[in-house]
Amino acid sequence: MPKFAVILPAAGRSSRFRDPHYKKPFANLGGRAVWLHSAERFLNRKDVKQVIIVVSEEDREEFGRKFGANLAIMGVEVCLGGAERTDSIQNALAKVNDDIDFVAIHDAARPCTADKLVDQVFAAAEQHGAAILAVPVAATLKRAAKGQPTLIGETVDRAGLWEAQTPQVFRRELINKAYAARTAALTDDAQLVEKLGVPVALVEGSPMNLKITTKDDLRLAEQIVKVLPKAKPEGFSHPFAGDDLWR
Ligand SMILES: Nc1ccn([C@@H]2O[C@H](COP(=O)(O)OP(=O)(O)OP(=O)(O)O)[C@@H](O)[C@H]2O)c(=O)n1
Ligand SMILES: C[C@](O)(CO)[C@H](O)COP(=O)(O)O
Repeated sequence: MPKFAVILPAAGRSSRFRDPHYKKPFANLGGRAVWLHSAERFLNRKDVKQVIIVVSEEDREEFGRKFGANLAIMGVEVCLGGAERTDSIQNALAKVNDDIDFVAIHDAARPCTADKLVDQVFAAAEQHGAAILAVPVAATLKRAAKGQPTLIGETVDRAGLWEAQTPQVFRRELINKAYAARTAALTDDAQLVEKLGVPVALVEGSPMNLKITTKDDLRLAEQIVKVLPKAKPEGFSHPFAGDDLWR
């Protein structure tokens, strides 16, 4: 069975979440922190041999204080993030064990990923070497006019357009090669592999696999987790430390 490592980037500034007290990976979602839901989608899997969560320097102490015991029980490693998402991923890649075959990178802010989607994107990565979850664009897309952000400049043809999600899954050597060639901060990891000229498979995800960016997304996620089958790891439960996690 191929061995997978999972990297959970949770070191962003959550600026669009607009909460003065805590960042979105640590928000209360149905009684547990968002990042815990995201981690639990992988902790029960027999093919996942390593899980690394990436937190910012400013969050590290509080995170360790609140979750240190549980991280130890779950065997989740903690890595320090960087200024950009790609910096955070690069730091975590350096901690991936040598016997790992594939690396799955999954936003800690995506807590509602169904197990079957993880199965499908993992299988696609095994087949193609690189695969991501994504959803076909269903809406009509408009690009704002230059210098006039609230006026339509053009309608963008949505044919063939997909909205990328995570997990984004790559053969370990491939993602390491892509990051070694990195020259800029990019918003997802597949772009780096695309730049190598390596095809990346698109696996249809779900709008329910949403990324929590704003408070409205958290409200939607609260409804989704009610219907999402639990993937709780054995012998682990972490009562949410109230909504004062980061107060
Ligand atoms: N330097 C960064 C930036 C982002 N992330 C993580 O990457 C995921 C997706 O990023 P995004 O949704 O943009 O999170 P933020 O950067 O925190 O959001 P914002 O742009 O609103 O500040 C999140 O889990 C975030 O914590 C990270 O680990 N390190
Ligand atoms: C990786 C990602 O979730 C795919 O859509 C997205 O690019 C993350 O972007 P963000 O600006 O860091 O949220």
